[in-house]
Amino acid sequence: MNAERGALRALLPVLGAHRAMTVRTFGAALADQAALVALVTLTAHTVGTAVVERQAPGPGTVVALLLLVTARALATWREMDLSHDLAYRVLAEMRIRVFDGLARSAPARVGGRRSGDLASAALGDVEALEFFYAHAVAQLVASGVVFGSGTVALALLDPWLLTAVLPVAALLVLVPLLESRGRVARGARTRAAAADLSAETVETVDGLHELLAFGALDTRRERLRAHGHRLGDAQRAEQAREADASAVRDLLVVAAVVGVVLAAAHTVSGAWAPAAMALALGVLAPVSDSAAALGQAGGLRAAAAQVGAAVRAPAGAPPPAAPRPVPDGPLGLRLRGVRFDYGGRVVLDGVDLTVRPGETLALVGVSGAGKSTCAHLVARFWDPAAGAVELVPAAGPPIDLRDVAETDLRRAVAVVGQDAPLFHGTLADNLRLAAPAATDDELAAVARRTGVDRIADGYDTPVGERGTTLSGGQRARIALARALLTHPRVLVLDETTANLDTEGDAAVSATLRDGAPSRTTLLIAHRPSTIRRADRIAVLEAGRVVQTGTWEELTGEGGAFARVVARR
Ligand SMILES: Nc1ncnc2c1ncn2[C@@H]1O[C@H](COP(=O)(O)OP(=O)(O)OP(=O)(O)O)[C@@H](O)[C@H]1O
Repeated sequence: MNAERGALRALLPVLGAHRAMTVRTFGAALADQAALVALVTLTAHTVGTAVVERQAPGPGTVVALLLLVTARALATWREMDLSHDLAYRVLAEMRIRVFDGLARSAPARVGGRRSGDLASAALGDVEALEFFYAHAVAQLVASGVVFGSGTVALALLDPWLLTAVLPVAALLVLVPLLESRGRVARGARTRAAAADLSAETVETVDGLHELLAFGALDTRRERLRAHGHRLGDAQRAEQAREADASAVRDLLVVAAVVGVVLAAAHTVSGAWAPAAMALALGVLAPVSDSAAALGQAGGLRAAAAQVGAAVRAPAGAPPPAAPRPVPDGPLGLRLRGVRFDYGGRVVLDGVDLTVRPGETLALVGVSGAGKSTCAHLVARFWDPAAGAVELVPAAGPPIDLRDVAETDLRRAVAVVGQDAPLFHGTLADNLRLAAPAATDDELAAVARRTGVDRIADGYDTPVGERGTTLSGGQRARIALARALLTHPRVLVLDETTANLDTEGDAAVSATLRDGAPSRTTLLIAHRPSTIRRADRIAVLEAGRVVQTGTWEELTGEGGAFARVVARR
């Protein structure tokens, strides 16, 4: 709840980038509200003059009424147009800021949260704030100005009229502030239910094959139904309280108008009495609307807090203040005393590992030993808690990854997983993901080496979202080709060829080695035939490298390596 306090205010600086438009929106809102107050007041005065003084409105009054009607219509249209334009611009920017925050802190953040929950923050929570930017900010300020000027006009007619108007105005503003705690809680409940439903839906769609295969679809449908009900209940609770609050606001305004009528009956003469009543109604109506907006804004705090947290998410791997250049030529890789945890148990506890330039080193260990964690540290998804990951040039001192600019790092190092996701688009689009400038000839050469040329009829073939139309082995080949197109000097293969058959694995390994003999490769694998092809092998156990050597050396030694190989 504390994080939510001030969450809406914290997002206001986004409006700063749109200062001119914010001012224009405020101007239109002010013109809109002022024209309405003037219109109802003049109308009441005109009717009062006709009834009380039996005098038809003069041409000046008729023209003024027509002008006010036109001004009000134009101002309403302009205000709607500007406020929504402003809101959508702010939201578009906010969505990108949320995305930047997620990208900056990913995958550390993504690892801890469900992707549907993140989608909800990026889309749903930002969308919910549309109300705040489009309807609340400019209207609140405009209604304050209109109320101020209206009460001065009422005081000029008769200061006693204020005794009915001011207390009601104060109550209208106070009530939503007093019950804001409940509103914030109800809003948070709705946002949480929406995020849960979003997460469940994304997971269900992702895992449709497994749910079908294990006959778990019905159970899942019931879960989705329960989540849908929970969201419905939360939304109904918010709406019910909103209806109550609206009724209370209407009652207060009516009470103020009755008070004004009673006071005006004694002190205000002729047509000014109905005019005073209309003026009181005119100045209180925007205050009532603002009170409603204030109340609803309370319910948006949870959304604003989520968006704010995403926008301000700290970088998992902050950019270097003074980047060091990476020299040309072969690069080795070194993990020096690396310690790392994901916020709980220590996963890597002083890992020392060197891969010499041009060498292929297989990193092996039991499942959960921390091999992929090493790969992620080399990709600099995160930084180690202690120690360093370094690129080692042929000449000159090693370079800590923390000192390497993001673009230089991505040019030098490529990390390929086992099942890299593919994106909606053609095969060529997916291959060119990291190397958009790669020529058709380069594409064809890499595709030949990795066997991607046998996957589809042409590079313009759509591969479908997440590559669901392809086999695991085909996806692995595409992921590998995608990385090779960037000509990395350090290549990390994290179980990349595990989905290929033994022959395919051997063929890919051979072409990888022949294609770039100076490339340094860190190979994470379980399959003995893959491990055996490496120049050297390092064994990870209990957070440390406990053995290194060639296949022949290690098979003779026994110990951790023998245990890992025996499990295969
Ligand atoms: N994003 C994460 N958040 C929290 N813990 C994680 C995360 N990723 C991995 N871990 C934990 O860190 C440990 C090491 O995981 P890692 O994936 O590095 O092991 P691995 O040796 O690659 O295993 P495998 O051979 O099964 O792929 C495991 O206990 C795992 O549960």
